[in-house]
Amino acid sequence: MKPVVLTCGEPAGIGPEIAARAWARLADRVPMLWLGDPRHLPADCVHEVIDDPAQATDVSARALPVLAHPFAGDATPGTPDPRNAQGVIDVIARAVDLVQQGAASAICTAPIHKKALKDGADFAYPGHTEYLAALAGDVDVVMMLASDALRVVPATIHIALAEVPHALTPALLRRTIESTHAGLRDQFGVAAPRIAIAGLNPHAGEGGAMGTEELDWIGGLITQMQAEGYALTGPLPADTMFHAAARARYDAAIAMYHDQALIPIKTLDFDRGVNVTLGLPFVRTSPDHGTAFDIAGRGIANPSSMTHAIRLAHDMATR
Ligand SMILES: NC(=O)c1ccc[n+]([C@@H]2O[C@H](COP(=O)([O-])OP(=O)(O)OC[C@H]3O[C@@H](n4cnc5c(N)ncnc54)[C@H](O)[C@@H]3O)[C@@H](O)[C@H]2O)c1
Ligand SMILES: N[C@H](C(=O)O)[C@H](O)COP(=O)(O)O
Repeated sequence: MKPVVLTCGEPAGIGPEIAARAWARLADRVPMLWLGDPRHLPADCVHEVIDDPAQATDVSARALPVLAHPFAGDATPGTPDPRNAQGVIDVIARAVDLVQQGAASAICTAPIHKKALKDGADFAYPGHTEYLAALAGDVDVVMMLASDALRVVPATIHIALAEVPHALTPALLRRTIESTHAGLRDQFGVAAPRIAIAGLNPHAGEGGAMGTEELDWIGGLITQMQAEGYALTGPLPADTMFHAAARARYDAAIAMYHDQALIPIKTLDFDRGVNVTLGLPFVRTSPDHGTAFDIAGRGIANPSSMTHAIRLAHDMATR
């Protein structure tokens, strides 16, 4: 069985420590390998440097297999070293190569610090999602945050709130609905996906009194796609579509912007939420949190989301 490749993420963040602890929880079930500089792992991490990904499955049961990727700088918890920025980026690209060569089954990315990559290496992308889409050949992707409690997809992600109304177009929302529907069916085994769609404005525009996008085009697109066979509801007032009874009526929710999606899932299930990129030609997951510089290196970071992300990557890749 091929290993899940874990990218090291920002070495100054909690990525290395949660990877080490996630391995300890999964060693008997999920083969994995960690791609990074072994110097950045916690001192107590039981690990073994390998020189071929093929060795990972055997080693993974007794130690965290490490495929070394030397970095220029050490890892000072909470303080990213600009000399490491390019290495963080290169590790992501190398992980994609491994999965596309068939040497790994899936990718689970540890958190990156977007500003550190921009400052240190002029990283041209707002996050993993956009970078991975480019590496995969500029494919259309959506970012889903998934847990047992909720699956939610923001139609727009890493852009300023002021840019959202302009970025939201019928073509984008259609693509997001189509990708979410396909992902639920093909990656999550939902035979007849039900998708709830949030309005953009408060109270979904209140009949046009608080914005008109819902009347101008969102409602019409939903009606059109319902006629094409999609099981959609909306546009719904976002503040009443995430409580338990509302969530029981759909398999995934589509929100209009980043925080409209991520606040409910990180509130409901921060420790088990998993970031899944749908639309890539390979499986990629990530924990639902970031680099947590404020607690990095103290051994108190919760490895639960990372653990769920690795397990989901393995389960999706071996479905
Ligand atoms: N997938 C990713 O690469 C990813 C995801 C989210 C944020 N980020 C990036 O991380 C950086 C910091 O982002 P942020 O401060 O908004 O969010 P964050 O998730 O890093 O931290 C927010 C708060 O949650 C706490 N926290 C986060 N993960 C935790 C864990 N596993 N256990 C215990 N506490 C935890 C932190 O200590 C902090 O107080 C930013 O550059 C952001 O873009 C990256
Ligand atoms: N938007 C996600 C979150 O807040 O959890 C996170 O930044 C994911 O971004 P990536 O594209 O780097 O996975």
